[in-house]
Formats: sequence, structure tokens, C-alpha cells
Amino acid sequence: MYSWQRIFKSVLAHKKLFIIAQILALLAVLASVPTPLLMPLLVDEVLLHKPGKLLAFIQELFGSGSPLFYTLIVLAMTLLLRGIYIGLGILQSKIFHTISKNITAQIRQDVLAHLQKVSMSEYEMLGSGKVASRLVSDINTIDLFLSSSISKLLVSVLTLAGVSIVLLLIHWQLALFILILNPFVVFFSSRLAKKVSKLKKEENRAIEIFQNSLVETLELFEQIRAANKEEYFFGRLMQLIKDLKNRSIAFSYKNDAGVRLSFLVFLSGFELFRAAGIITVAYSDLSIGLMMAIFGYLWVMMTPIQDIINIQYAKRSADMALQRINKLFTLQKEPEFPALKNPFAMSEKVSITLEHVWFNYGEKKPVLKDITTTIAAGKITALVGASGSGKTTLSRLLVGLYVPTKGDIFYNGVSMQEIGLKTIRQNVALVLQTPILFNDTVRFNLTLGKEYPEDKIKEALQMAQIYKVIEMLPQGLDTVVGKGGARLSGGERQRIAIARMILQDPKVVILDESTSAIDMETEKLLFCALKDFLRKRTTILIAHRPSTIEEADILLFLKDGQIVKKSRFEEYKRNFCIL
Ligand SMILES: Nc1ncnc2c1ncn2[C@@H]1O[C@H](COP(=O)(O)OP(=O)(O)OP(=O)(O)O)[C@@H](O)[C@H]1O
Repeated sequence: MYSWQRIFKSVLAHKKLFIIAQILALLAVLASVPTPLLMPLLVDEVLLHKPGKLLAFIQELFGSGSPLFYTLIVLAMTLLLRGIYIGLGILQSKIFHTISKNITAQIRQDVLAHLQKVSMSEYEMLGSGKVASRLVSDINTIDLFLSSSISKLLVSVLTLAGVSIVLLLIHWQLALFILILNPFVVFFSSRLAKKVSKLKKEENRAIEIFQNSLVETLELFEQIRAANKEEYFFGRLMQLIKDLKNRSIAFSYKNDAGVRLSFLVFLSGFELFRAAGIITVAYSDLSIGLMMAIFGYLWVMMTPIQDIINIQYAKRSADMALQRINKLFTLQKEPEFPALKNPFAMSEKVSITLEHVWFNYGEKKPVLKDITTTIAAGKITALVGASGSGKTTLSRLLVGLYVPTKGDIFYNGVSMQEIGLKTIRQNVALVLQTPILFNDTVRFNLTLGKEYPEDKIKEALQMAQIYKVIEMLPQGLDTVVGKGGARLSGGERQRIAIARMILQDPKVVILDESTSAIDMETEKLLFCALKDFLRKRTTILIAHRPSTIEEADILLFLKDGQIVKKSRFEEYKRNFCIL
């Protein structure tokens, strides 16, 4: 979880950079504070012929001259100081941005590192749009606040302090009047900021809902069109756009009104101070030049005050963004079992034993109920059962995507709790019915980034009965398959997934309806080619087509989450009608 305390600790972790930037900020302020004083002093000392310290300073350095000479010298000094101020400002802002980008990149990495370990059940509840918006816009909001606050807050406070000192030295009564009124501006603005933040929250919620719905509609577009439901789904999106628009209007104009109102307060104060300045000149010894300098300082004060106000706005948005990011950190991780033993390394073939295995998704009723059975090593076991009986759930447990709610699973007699889920997933491969491919090349979809010799890839493709298809593609193995593998047929995608599994060379193979989209003839060829490969391993076949499970040595019958029968295929065929 990230708190502001933790984030600012990370800022301080960049100690060296942070100190350099603070020194630059201090120097920038030192260069900027005296600047507004220079030109107005010329009014008194040159125009009104009351020579003072500035003129004496110029004469000592550059000698005496005409009013034009003095004005040009002061102009040059003013521009130089302003140039130094801007230059130092750019440097320090670069440093502060580097610090804040480092921190936000770290937050992004930490969120991703957490998501990587989140349990599957939590992951299923997450919308990808939701996570994307949190990782992109919420972290940007934090970045905006961080970079503006750490870079501008100190400069603003120092500038205000410096200006206050100069004003007090010029005319303390007028200065007190200005300085006492200014906090009211800040207070009034922060009250406005609070009100606006509520609307911002609603706007963000509307953005999130719209984004989730948009992503889902676009992803399922083909199904939506096939079901003739474009109007319904796109109509829903239109409604969400309207909702978003209304909330955005409410937020943006009120936000704008808030900013303008606070500016109005400032401007009113500004005019009031100017009036007070003229009165002070009329009734005290304040010179016209110094009055003009005070007017100049009023402008100088405007930027830091506005910056402080904006930082408050940014802080409120960033608070909410941080809350949403922290919600991602509350997602439960999958259990981390220590990798104490590796039964897969010990022997060629692996048996699997389930002991009183129960499983339920979240708070729902159990899907698997007290399953105790053994899946023999080196055999092909078919899992048979009605739709919804729990076959896929069982295979997810065997591959270590979920862990049993109660009971345990043993591989060659070693509990999964001593093997670790990572080792299990390395050695147990699950091929799904509808594999979704990466929008990348066929090669990447086969290897997932791991290096394999070309002949191994070819062999896997041949075994999976997909080599000829790939050969015909315009760029062969380097052809990009489209989003989710859209440029390939369902059966081709299934065979690519099987080829990937062959390359992975697992000890246990689970084929969950993974040949359902392949014609029976190719399926037969596939199983013939896979025969030797599967015989050297432990295989679990899930299929509804009797022809697919013909090769199985043993059939396990699942009904309502329980194993109700174990038999051979011949027996199954004989009792088909009874079952
Ligand atoms: N991620 C999930 N969250 C909640 N419930 C789930 C989830 N996946 C499956 N279920 C429920 O678990 C039960 C078993 O589903 P499972 O997919 O394991 O059945 P199956 O035997 O493989 O079915 P099919 O033959 O149709 O693929 C079903 O009632 C299903 O609604």
C-alpha cells in the first residue's frame, strides 16, 4: 500500500538530487525577489531626482551617465536576473520531474508485480479497463501532483517569504495589510477545492464505467454483431457517454468556476492593495517608485499563491487516485507455497493423487466435493461428465491455477504445498478449448519468448498437424496472427496451442476440449502423431466427443463435482445409454 508518507520517503531517497534541486530553487528565489525593485527605484532616483543606493551602486561599477545609460544598465540587470531565475527554474524542474517519474514508475511496477501474483479468483473479478485506467490516468494524476508539489511548493513558499520580507522593509504597515489579507484568499480557494473534488470523484467513476464497457464491447464485437445486438450494446455505450458528459460538464465548469472565483478574490485584493498603496503615498513618506515596486510585488506574489492553490486541487485529485491504486494492492495474492521438493525432476512419469479435495469459487457453493482419486502415471485418463460438472475446475486445480479450498493434491506423493505452484505450472500444461493468442507472430505464440531450435518448432508443428497451414501463411512463422489470433480459425488456434504445449515438454498434459474445433479426421491424425508423446507422460483428456476419448486408458466420471465412476472405454461404450 502506498501512503503519502511512503511516497515522500521515496522522494527523500533521491537525497542528492533533491538537495541540489532545493539549492537551485533557493538560488532562483534569490535571483527573482529583488528584480521587481530595480526599475521602480529608477523612478525615484532618476526621474524624480532623488539619488539613492541603486544609482550609487551603478556609478561605482560603471561610472556616471545619462538617464538612458542608467535605464539600460538596470534593464540589463533585470533581464539577467530574470534569465537566471528561468534557467535555474528549468534545471530544478528537470530534477524534480526525474524524481517524480522515478517514483510513479516504481508505483506502476509495484502494482504490476502485485497483479502478477494475484489469485485467479480475484483476477477474474477485475475488468482490464479498470486496471488500465488506474495504471495510466490515476498514476498520471499522482505524477502531476508530485512533480508540481515538490518542484513548486518550496519555490512558492520561499518566494512568498522573500517578498514578505522586502515588503515589510519597504513599508511595514502596508505590508502587514497585504500579508494578513492573503491567507484569506488561500483559505477561500481551498474550500472551493473541497467541493470540486467530490464532483471529480463522480467524473472518474463515470470514466471507469465507460472504459470498462467500451473495452468489453470492442472485445466481444464479433459476438455482438452475430447476435444482432449492436444497437443494444452501442446504445448502452451512448448512454454512458451522456452520463460521462453530464458529470464532466458539472465538474469542469464548476472546477473552472472555482479557479476563476479564487482568482477574482485575488484580483479584488490586488486592486484593494493598489488603492491602499496610493493612499499610503498620499499620507506617508512612501515614494512613488517604492509604491510601484509594491505593485510589482503584488504580481510576483500572484504566481506562488496560485501555485499553492493548484497544489491543493492536485492533492485532492491525487488523494483519490492513490485510494484507487491502493485498492489494487488489497487484492488477495495466491498462496506462496515454498518450492521444497520437485517430484517432476525425480521421475519421467508422474502420478496425481487427490485427497478429499473440495473447491468453491469465492463464496459460492462447492463445485468440487470431497474428491479422492488417483490419476495413474503414464496413462491417458479421460474426465467425462455433463456440462458444469466441474471438469475444467478440476483441471485448473491440477495445473495450480487455483488451490483446493480443502484437501490436498499430491504429485508422485508430494503435496502441492511442498512443490510450489510455479513448479507445478512449469510441469503441468493445460491446453484450453478456446486459446486466445497474442497479437504477435506465430513464432511468438509458440515460444512465448523462449528460444527453441528451428527443427524442434517444426517437429511440434508437424505433430500438432498445423505445419502445412503455417507454411502457407505469407510470412510463415513470422506472420502476425491478429488480435486474439483472429486471423486463424478456431481449429488452427487450438493446434497452435497444442504445438506450444509440445514445445513446453511438460510431464503432465491436460487437454480440455482442446481439439473440439478440429475435424474428426485431423483430430485422429493429431492423436496418432501425439501417441508416443502422450504415452511418455501423464495425460488427462476432457472431451465430450466419444471419438476423442477412445484412446483413454481410464475414464473418470464426474457428476455434480464428485467422481461417481471409474471405468474403461469399452465399458463406457457398453453402458453409454445407461449413463
Ligand atoms: N470462475 C468461476 N467463477 C465462479 N464460478 C465458476 C467459475 N468457473 C466455473 N464456475 C462454476 O463452476 C461449475 C463447474 O464449472 P466447470 O467449468 O468446471 O464445468 P465443466 O464440467 O468443465 O463444464 P463444461 O463441460 O461446460 O466445460 C459451474 O457451475 C460454473 O458455473
